[in-house]
Amino acid sequence: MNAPAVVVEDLAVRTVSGAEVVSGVNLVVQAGRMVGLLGETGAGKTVTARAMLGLLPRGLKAAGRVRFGRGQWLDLSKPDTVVPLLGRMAGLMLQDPASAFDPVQRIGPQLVESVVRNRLMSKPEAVARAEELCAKLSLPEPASLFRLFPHELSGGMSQRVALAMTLMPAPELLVVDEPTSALDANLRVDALRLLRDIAGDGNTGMLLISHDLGLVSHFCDEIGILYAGHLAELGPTSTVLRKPAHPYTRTLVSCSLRLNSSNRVLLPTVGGEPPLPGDWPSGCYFHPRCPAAREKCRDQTPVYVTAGARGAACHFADLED
Ligand SMILES: Nc1ncnc2c1ncn2[C@@H]1O[C@H](COP(=O)(O)OP(=O)(O)OP(=O)(O)O)[C@@H](O)[C@H]1O
Repeated sequence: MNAPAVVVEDLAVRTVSGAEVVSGVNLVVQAGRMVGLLGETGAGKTVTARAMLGLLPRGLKAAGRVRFGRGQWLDLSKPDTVVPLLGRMAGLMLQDPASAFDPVQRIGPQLVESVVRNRLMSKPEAVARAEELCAKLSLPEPASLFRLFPHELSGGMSQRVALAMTLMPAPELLVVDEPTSALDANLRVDALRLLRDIAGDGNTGMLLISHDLGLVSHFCDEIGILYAGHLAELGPTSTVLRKPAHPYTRTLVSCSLRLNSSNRVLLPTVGGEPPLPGDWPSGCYFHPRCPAAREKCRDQTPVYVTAGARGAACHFADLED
């Protein structure tokens, strides 16, 4: 059996002044599976993903540990030990595909050179891998594609080439941060289908970061819901949607069919504002907005409890299927 693509334990992020931004995140992405990480703006999705990859911006510090594939456990408070694995063990796809390219270099060398320079493949192996990915991602013939400059690619093609570049070294884990928000609705769905197909090959695990409950529900095997830097709930998509264990998830799911003008199912607005780091409420962080809050929720922080493949942080979570 494949090792998990990634295991993250007790991931936490603080600002340098000590304010907690993310805490207690435990996550496993199996090879061949797609896990969606959902949450409102500021919930900590990007910070969580970047902390896993040792890529936090200045001003934030991580704790916890991570393991990619069959590799060693790495201490997230020492990002210098994680970063060298990027590319080979884990890839990151950002919102803007163009940011992946060197604007003055043709596509062919950009696809091939980094893996050769990092001694992951010989040049003929890298060219063969690039050709294989072009075919898999329905890109134009390598002979013509490789001669193009990044500005000559359309939006959809740019996305696919950026994906090919990230997949060149066959990473165990691909983290995709709002992959398609810059694209129109059809291209978004196309890009997610591609990611689904890549994950379906069974070699790569995907962590998809999104606001879009509809897309995540459609494409991901599991959903993790972040609220105020904490995992509110995590479990198999079908179970979480059918029987959400956390009141926050229940609220999201119950109004998830609200469509916006481009027919995207976005994370619906829950009444009130999410709290900010450094200003977390007492007890359960969701209690000021929770329709089911009781006295205990105001005073006591719920422990994240698990049952089988699911877990939730609510005093009254019912994790029975
Ligand atoms: N460099 C930084 N220094 C201090 N705080 C930061 C820094 N970067 C992010 N934060 C804070 O971390 C919190 C989580 O941010 P993050 O970008 O992870 O949210 P998100 O869930 O990805 O939101 P969005 O969906 O809007 O991208 C926010 O409150 C943000 O202000």
